[in-house]
Amino acid sequence: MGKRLEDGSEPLLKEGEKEESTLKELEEGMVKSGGDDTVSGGGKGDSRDTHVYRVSYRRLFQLAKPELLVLCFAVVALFVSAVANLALPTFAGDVIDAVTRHPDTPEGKAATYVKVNQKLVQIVAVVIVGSIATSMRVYLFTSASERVVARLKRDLFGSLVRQEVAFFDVTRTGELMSRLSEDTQIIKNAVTLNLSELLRGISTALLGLSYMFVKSWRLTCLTLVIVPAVAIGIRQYGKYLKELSRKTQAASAAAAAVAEECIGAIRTVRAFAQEGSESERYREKVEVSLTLGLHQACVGGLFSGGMFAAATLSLVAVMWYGAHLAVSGGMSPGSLASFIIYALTVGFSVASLAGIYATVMKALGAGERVFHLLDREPSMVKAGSKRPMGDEAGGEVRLQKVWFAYPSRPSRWVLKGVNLTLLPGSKLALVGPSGGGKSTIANLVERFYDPQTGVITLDGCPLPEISHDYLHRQISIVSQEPVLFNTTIAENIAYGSEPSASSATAIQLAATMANAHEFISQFPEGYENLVGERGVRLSGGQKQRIAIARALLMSPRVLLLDEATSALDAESEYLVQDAMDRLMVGRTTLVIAHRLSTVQSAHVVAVVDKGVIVERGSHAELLERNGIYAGLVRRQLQGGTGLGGTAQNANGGATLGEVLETHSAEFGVHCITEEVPVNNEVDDLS
Ligand SMILES: Nc1ncnc2c1ncn2[C@@H]1O[C@H](COP(=O)(O)OP(=O)(O)OP(=O)(O)O)[C@@H](O)[C@H]1O
Repeated sequence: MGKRLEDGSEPLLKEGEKEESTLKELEEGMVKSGGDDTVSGGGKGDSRDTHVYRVSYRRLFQLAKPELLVLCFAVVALFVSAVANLALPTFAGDVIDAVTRHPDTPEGKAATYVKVNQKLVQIVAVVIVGSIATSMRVYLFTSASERVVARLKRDLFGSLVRQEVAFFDVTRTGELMSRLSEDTQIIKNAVTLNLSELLRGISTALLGLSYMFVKSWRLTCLTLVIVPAVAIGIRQYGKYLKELSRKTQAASAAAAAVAEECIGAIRTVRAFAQEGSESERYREKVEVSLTLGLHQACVGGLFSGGMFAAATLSLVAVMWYGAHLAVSGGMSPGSLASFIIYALTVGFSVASLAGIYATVMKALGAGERVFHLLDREPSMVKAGSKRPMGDEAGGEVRLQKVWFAYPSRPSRWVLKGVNLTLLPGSKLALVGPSGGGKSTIANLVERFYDPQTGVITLDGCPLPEISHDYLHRQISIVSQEPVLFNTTIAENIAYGSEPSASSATAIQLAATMANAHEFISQFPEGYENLVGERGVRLSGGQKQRIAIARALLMSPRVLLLDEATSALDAESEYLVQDAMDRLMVGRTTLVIAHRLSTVQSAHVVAVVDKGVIVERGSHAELLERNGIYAGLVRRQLQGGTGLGGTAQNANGGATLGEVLETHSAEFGVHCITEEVPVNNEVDDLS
């Protein structure tokens, strides 16, 4: 049996006897020639992001399925308006025939006036019906398209926020914003408004053609001679546009990403006077989409000109042959006039169909990107439904043989066979050089990522089996730079808590315990004060205390604390530390420690370097063992500060981690690899 800790509790470290050999096995089995930290095939790259995602027309138009009923009414309105519009040339032809072919007598003229008036009344009636139908058509299609885009945006956003954290490590925010705004807009236009135009164009063209056949089948055949050429032109143009649209949208997303990044970091940009170079970077990206846009404009212009020439030339042929027919008596002048109007109408409809086809092609390009995201399944194992902790105190966290590489850098192991156990209600402090893997351990316990091998359990249950909501109510993280939302202080404190647990009194109590009530009360609107984007209107210490109040209200069993390395003033640091101490009472706490006072009060201190726990034990035990940690503390003592002092005080502003890093050669930290016989220490403890 190993020792018990000084406070009488069981030691928190329960490393297996075989830690060293297991580590070696894993190293041998998983690490290839690329050096100690390289992984062969351990990570999950997102290969799906690289290939082109194909989308069919059907998939695009299925977006409008929930609006089917509205669209049916819209289609009826559309046919009514199309018929009304197409009836007009016939009436016009009748009027022309009436005035050109009447007997030249007073009775004949009177009869013609009556006939013309009757026709005009009919025309007005048709116009009224047509106008009402047109209004209905526009309203119904537009409202349906607004609903389609709103639903698409909601679904897309829902899919985005469900993606695993690693996805956001490799995807730029600006690009996602561009998908949400620009691409959805393009799709919206295609699926409903264009559907309206498409149906209108087709129905007008077909009805117009029928009228034309009735008037003269010979002239109609002549008109149709150009159709194959036009169809080929439209098809080629559509293909070109689809490809171009994909490129243009990608370029515009890249520009949006630069803008987002720069505006998000405007203080850094200002501090380094980089406004000019950032503008230049943005200009370059915009230039790419401009070039593509200009290409599109050029080809679009040529296409429109070609279409106009084809339509006009066919009309010239129609006029020539129509005049011949009218002169030879094969056709009345009125019929010829109506025929020409029909031919023009059909021509316009076909031209509009070409435009619609182009927009649909663009939408297919945009759809490829949107549906790719919409259909993307998070690569992490879906959370289960277990709720391991009952009402009784629990909160044991265990990491067993955890090997981990970030998916965005799958070739490099960040954690190499880490074993850690945090008993319920205990405090474990992680210390070590920067980049050693301390935050990574916290990220894994929070289940932002899953380890490639090994298992992390909460009260004996592997994290992936635990209900997502439950897990994140039991485990809270308070980071160095807490992120607040651009809303009121009260809402920020209540973020994530059950509405029933976040009454104004509960929020105030949590804020008081977090030493935040006083400064909040000094704001003009108190708890209703807005904090600004990412909490920009608050100081660092204030933000931390709001985050602590948030965690207090949440009342998790397990706390992950990342102590701030940034120097707060003495008063602020005292307030934050005091609030943190209160927050930790009775909870299992994993703290990434930067202060000596924190490590002193921890049940166990673990020194993490290059992904390995190189030393562990209580502060007192580690001092007694006279190893790396003891060397660090000795160094600090030589610096003239007592054990109660902070690392910052003792080392002229350096944090504990920095001290370790600075003196690591001296303490042998960097020389210590997985092969260090940590088992001896484990034996001592267990
Ligand atoms: N999201 C990420 N994607 C890829 N690599 C990462 C990511 N986050 C951290 N790393 C890498 O993982 C290693 C461990 O980082 P980690 O943040 O855990 O170190 P740390 O010990 O907490 O350092 P510090 O004390 O400076 O915060 C580093 O090499 C870092 O570059």
